[in-house]
Amino acid sequence: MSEAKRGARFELRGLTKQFKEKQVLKDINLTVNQGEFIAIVGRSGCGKSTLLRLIAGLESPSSGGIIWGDADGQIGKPGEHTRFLFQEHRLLPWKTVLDNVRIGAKNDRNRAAEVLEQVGLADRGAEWPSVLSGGQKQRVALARALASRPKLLLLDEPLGALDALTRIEMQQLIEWLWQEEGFTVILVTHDVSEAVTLADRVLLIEEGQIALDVRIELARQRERDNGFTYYENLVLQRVLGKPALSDISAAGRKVSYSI
Ligand SMILES: Nc1ncnc2c1ncn2[C@@H]1O[C@H](COP(=O)(O)OP(=O)(O)OP(=O)(O)O)[C@@H](O)[C@H]1O
Repeated sequence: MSEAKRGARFELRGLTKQFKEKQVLKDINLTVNQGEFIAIVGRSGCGKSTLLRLIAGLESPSSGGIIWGDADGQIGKPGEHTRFLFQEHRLLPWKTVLDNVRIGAKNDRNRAAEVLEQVGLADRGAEWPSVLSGGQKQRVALARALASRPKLLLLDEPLGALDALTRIEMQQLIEWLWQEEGFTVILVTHDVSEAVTLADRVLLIEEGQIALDVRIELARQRERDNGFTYYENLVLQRVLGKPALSDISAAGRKVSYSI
């Protein structure tokens, strides 16, 4: 890790969000520890993105709040140390790859080049985003997000549009960068396998509340073995109300489950 424990620590206290008469999140209480990797799963429309937007300060809670603090005491507004990555890369097409990353690096060319190297695209800086593959564009977006050394990375289905192999490569890259840099991650995903692969804790949101908060006690880098299946089933049983299927692919690997 480049600096000791840089991740954000924060507490959600009685967080509630209502859009007109619709109550989306009800009394959410959660402590997120420094450098923790948390995955949030749940059915479409259960409020996952709303929760991320509240944490990022892009929405205001109807009631309750967030208490920010790390080992050094309180830290500032979430926007100063938080970066978002979405399913769409949101790169500027009229800027080169390096210049896109420079935006995140507060114009520091050396830092932009450094983080571009970390995502394996050191030799592509002079090119336009349009000539890159979908996975490469998402790597650039990740580099831009990490260029300012955020304490908190919010990932809203960032791998949802990628093919299966590119997705696995991106998962490995995110895990490696997280281990190297020590930032805290909140990942929203529909893919329970992805959540169990990457997260220290998997949270399931149902009816506006945290219905499940499971600590994944598996060594990294995780294999899809019996232990992995146990956690996957734990989450899926709660969502589906019955044991998950036990499909085994031709290669003997469990298939990926989405909700
Ligand atoms: N700005 C808004 N105004 C009114 N309703 C909203 C607004 N933002 C979200 N909602 C509603 O809040 C609920 C939760 O939306 P949210 O996008 O957080 O769900 P989600 O779990 O992220 O869904 P998905 O998995 O489909 O992305 C939905 O019913 C949505 O229509």
